[in-house]
Amino acid sequence: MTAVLEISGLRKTYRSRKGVRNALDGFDMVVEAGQVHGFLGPNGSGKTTTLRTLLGLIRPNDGRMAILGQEVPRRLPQVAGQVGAIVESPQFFGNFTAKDTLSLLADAGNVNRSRVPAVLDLVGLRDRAGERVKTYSLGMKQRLAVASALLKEPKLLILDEPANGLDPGGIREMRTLMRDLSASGMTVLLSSHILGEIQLICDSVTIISAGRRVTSGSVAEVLASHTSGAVRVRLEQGGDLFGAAQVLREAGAQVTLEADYMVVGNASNPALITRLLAQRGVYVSELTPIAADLEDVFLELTGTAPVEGQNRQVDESALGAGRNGWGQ
Ligand SMILES: Nc1ncnc2c1ncn2[C@@H]1O[C@H](COP(=O)(O)OP(=O)(O)OP(=O)(O)O)[C@@H](O)[C@H]1O
Repeated sequence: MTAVLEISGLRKTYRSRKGVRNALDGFDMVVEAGQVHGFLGPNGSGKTTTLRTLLGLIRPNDGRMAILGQEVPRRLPQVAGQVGAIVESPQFFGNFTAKDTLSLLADAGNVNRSRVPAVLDLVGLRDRAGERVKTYSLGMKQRLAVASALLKEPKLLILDEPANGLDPGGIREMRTLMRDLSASGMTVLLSSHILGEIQLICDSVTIISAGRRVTSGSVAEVLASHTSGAVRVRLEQGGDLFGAAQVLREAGAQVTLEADYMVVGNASNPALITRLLAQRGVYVSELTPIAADLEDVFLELTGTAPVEGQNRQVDESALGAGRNGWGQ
């Protein structure tokens, strides 16, 4: 595979009256061609700074970046025509139709107007293209924004929180759109707080925390390298589930009772569960690790619960607040 985007050792320091803040502290990222790549991190971890630096809107203090094999920002003019980006929500004139809006943007970007119906088709707005933008739903406005970024037929599309504020229907439309764009050969870099969506849409991910990469790889690899730390425990027929839960809780386990099994949340030593229960004459018939999802991985690596739809919530990410295993 060929890398469409490569970042290594990126540093960005902001200075304010309160002192110096390392927004990016030697950050690395690689996005391979044809992938939908998720870019995840807690609020204030450096995602927007990375994307703005990549697009030449901010000057980094150090590091190397390349888009489509061209060093940026030095050779950004050579690749700019092949990159579409929505990093801040674009503002549209409410009284313009989608068709007028895109025609105007096509003219401004030296793109042939014949591209307008094609992008309207791509984002599923063709039937509503003659209506004024102020009558559009948020989801339609987001799709119009994506359409504007597609005018140049980019090879790389960069989207910062494209599903922000959308309802489940809008999120589903955005998911289909991302998949269609990827199927057409485009590489998509997607920053989002909606981890379930990232898990569904993306081929690969990079997780950033406090300005550094904490993990990256295909979604399957990242999930496989982490366990949720929880196990499902079933007892042999007739076993006293409630009593067994009590025994484990007294030993410090976090236990959630379900109808015919229990989940032990912090089971770093599953053998201890069987031993403790067997000592009381209770026997386990099933003890299964529960697979991690992206949210578990995110929480474990960043110590921060993701907050959907909240872009600028806090400045500092809480590092080092990982899970405490029970029975280690
Ligand atoms: N113009 C600025 N001046 C000073 N500090 C800044 C500036 N822009 C960003 N920062 C700080 O840099 C750090 C990284 O911010 P950034 O916006 O890149 O994070 P983010 O991951 O995009 O967050 P979010 O998910 O909330 O959008 C934060 O601590 C933020 O407060």
